[in-house]
Amino acid sequence: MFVRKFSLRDFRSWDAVTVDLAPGCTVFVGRNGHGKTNLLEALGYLSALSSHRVASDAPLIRVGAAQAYVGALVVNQGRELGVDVEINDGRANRARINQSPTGRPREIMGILQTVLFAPEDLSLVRGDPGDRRRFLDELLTSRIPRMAAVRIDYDKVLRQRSALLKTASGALRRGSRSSEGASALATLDVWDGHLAAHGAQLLEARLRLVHDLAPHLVTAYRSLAPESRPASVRYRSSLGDSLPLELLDPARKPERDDVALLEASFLHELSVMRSREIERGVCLVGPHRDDLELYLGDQPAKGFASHGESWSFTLSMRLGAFFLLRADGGDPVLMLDDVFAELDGKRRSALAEIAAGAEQVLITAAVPEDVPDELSATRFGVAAHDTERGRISLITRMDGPSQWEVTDDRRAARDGGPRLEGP
Ligand SMILES: Nc1ncnc2c1ncn2[C@@H]1O[C@H](COP(=O)(O)OP(=O)(O)OP(=O)(O)O)[C@@H](O)[C@H]1O
Repeated sequence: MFVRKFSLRDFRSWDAVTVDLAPGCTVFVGRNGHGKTNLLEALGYLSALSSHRVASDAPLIRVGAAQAYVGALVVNQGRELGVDVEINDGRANRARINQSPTGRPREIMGILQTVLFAPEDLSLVRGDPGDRRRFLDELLTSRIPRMAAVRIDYDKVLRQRSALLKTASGALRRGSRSSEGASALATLDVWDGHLAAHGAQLLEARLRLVHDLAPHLVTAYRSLAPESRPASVRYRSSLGDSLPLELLDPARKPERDDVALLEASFLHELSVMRSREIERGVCLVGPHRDDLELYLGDQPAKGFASHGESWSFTLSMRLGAFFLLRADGGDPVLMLDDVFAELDGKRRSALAEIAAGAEQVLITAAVPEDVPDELSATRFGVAAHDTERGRISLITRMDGPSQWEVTDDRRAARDGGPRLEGP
């Protein structure tokens, strides 16, 4: 898969631009803060409908603009599809495939598959469980787009059940036998059932994912850091003793009736934890409390891994995702944001070798020397300029082949924005 062309309008520091790309390696070079990451973030958004840097859409819209636009022409096994999304502040986003509006934006997920590695990823090793859950769920959705709906349904039920627990807990604390508290308790059973049903589906999908991902991750770590202790991962579930331990073994092949077993375990753990949940007023059981544990040898990577080992581990998680999507028959665009400057010579070469095997790799670097020579690349310069429209990023072709055109689309922007002509 590769992006043949992409267009941005009013996305972060970008006013309006269209860039033609080719398969192989493309490097965006520019000084810190000039807009390189914004380009990769835009493509990542088109792929996952979320940013790797912010939880809400508002910061993605250029200051002073009402909406942002990201579009791309994606070539997958010779077939070209146009996909674009309009990001609106305070209103629903709108997406199109080949210029036809989709019912829901998430219908475009899966058309462009990307794997992005960015400096923020260090939080995968050092950060909270939420960062690792997000990693798993994003990969899950990239692999199986319908999992986005399962996740949304689970979150809805979780919010509803959490509100009930809070009400019941408040009533208990006040010592009142209010009708509100009593009705919250009475409906809890129903919501336990919904939570277990949706949660078991999500949990089964995550366990299957970890089983499939683990070998790729382990291999990627070994090739990046052959002298280090071996990397391994293990899913940690909040279902406690209610869950048969062997289900968490990444080496165990998931089975078809696991969902039913997980749902039964889920319901059992909810009954075990019921009084503690009511006491605390929070939902303590479910995939929203789980974690992906990372190990180097026998030690947890968090707290024990050196800076270099942490970088290698996070990179291996992303590369593992890349290899997994490829093994599934996909061919994601690999995006490496400012990564080479952090790696020693050996790890740079190992990564360059892996990157050279991808159909398309997009790399950002502050200086061209950061990118290994073996990635003979088309290069674009990115620089921000102060204009009457504010500080705007511009792109220029450097030493790449002359057929790849860059267009500054300011005129098109005035006429309604850059548009991909579609196939
Ligand atoms: N919504 C927005 N509107 C306008 N400008 C924005 C917006 N969001 C971010 N920017 C600007 O984008 C710039 C940062 O761009 P980006 O993160 O792509 O930099 P970079 O070239 O990757 O830098 P580094 O090499 O330091 O990672 C900053 O100058 C920031 O002010």
